[in-house]
Amino acid sequence: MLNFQNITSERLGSHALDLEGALSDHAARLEQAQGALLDRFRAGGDPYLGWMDLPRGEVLGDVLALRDRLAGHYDDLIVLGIGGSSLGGLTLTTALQHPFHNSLASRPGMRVHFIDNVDGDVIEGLLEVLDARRTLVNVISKSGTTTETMAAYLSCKAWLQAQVGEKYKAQIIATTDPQKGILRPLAEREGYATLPVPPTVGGRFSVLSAVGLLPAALGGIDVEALLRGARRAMEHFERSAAHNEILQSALVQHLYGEQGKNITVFMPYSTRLRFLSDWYAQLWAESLGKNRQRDGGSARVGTTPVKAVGTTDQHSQVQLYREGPQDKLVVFVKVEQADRGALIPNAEPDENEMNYLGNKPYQTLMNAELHATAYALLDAGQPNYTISLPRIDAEHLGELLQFLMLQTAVAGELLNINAFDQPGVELGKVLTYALMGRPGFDEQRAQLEAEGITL
Ligand SMILES: O=P(O)(O)OC[C@H]1O[C@H](O)[C@H](O)[C@@H](O)[C@@H]1O
Repeated sequence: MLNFQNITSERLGSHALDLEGALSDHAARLEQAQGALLDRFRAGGDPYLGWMDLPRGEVLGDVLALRDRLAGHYDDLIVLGIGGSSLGGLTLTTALQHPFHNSLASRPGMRVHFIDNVDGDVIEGLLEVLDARRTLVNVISKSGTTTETMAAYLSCKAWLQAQVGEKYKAQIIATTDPQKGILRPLAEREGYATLPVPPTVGGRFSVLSAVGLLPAALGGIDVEALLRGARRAMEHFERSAAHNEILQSALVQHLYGEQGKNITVFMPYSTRLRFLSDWYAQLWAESLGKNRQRDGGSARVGTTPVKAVGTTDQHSQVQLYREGPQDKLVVFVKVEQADRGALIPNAEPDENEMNYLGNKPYQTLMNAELHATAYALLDAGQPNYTISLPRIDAEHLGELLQFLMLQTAVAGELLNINAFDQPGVELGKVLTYALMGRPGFDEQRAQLEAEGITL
């Protein structure tokens, strides 16, 4: 079970947020936000809330059937995707697979590689070292049109065709919209196995759809446990505000945002959760960074997420947080128990200044540094709160992911915006098409050239 701890202190002075007081002042608003989301979800057919139904695992049977058919026949999986089509799977496999296993024998699943950029050196470098006969490719795109993903698809398809001939069709799986986009008809024409990205599930909310579940399942992760944990977060979300840490943490984020804490630092104290920060940055930025049009006026809203990892980024970012502008809220993620219980060895006699570390669990040091940093930031007037999870396993990670998606949705309600669209990303795509000479974008290309912007 996750728990949320809002550490506050008189050292925050006027910034201090008394959670009890805030909850009593804002309970009605919070429960209105909760009710609005639950009512829309329960009514069914909402164009944006399909992600709240994912913990039920409607696609699980198809994912497991594909895994069972393919497992053992392949050693490597290349996932082609970007944004929400990549970050969820990357978070799951980094957190839940063995961090360094290379030998197949000691690993239940495939090695999973992510191509999430048009970096030709990386794409060709990966293809150079993999055995095409033993490699699967999962091309993932909700829209089925994303330039970066489709370019990488063309490279992987050509590579497979050159190495395995017509068998390439059995080694490519497409995860995409059931009807729309280029990828769906292409996959059907080629005879690829396909899985759906439900139209009512946005990319940044799709980690518990086939988008994240298939790479995780092929990587040997217990996807049923992932969904079990996500269901626990959904049950948690039904509680009243006084017992609902999803609502409470959304309120803390909202109120500090209103105080002018315009930066949200997301800092899990775990190397295995480092890509959770990347996933959260997209979830938070794309959901809440909006130009709100209300009552004839407009307002640009949303706090800026900063990706961080503890303890590592104590040594890169904390100087700014301690002495720089007091415009930050830091969200820590604490892992109570490590998987292995690794101990720091005792120091040698001539290393006695390190005796204080001897024979202590690494996790004790990790969490001592989290608490030390949390209080050092409070001392600097930077508020923070901590989400704790008992350990990093599929069930608790599934719960945390759904917790953060629900928290973001509530934050969107409190900001009175649509947290589920991303109109702001379209212009960049159109201008890319123009610069790359895609037919139908000549006017935009001329506009760019008039501005002196050419390739
Ligand atoms: O899954 P796709 O349709 O390929 O989209 C991949 C990503 O790119 C889009 O531009 C959006 O900003 C993201 O929300 C999305 O996750």
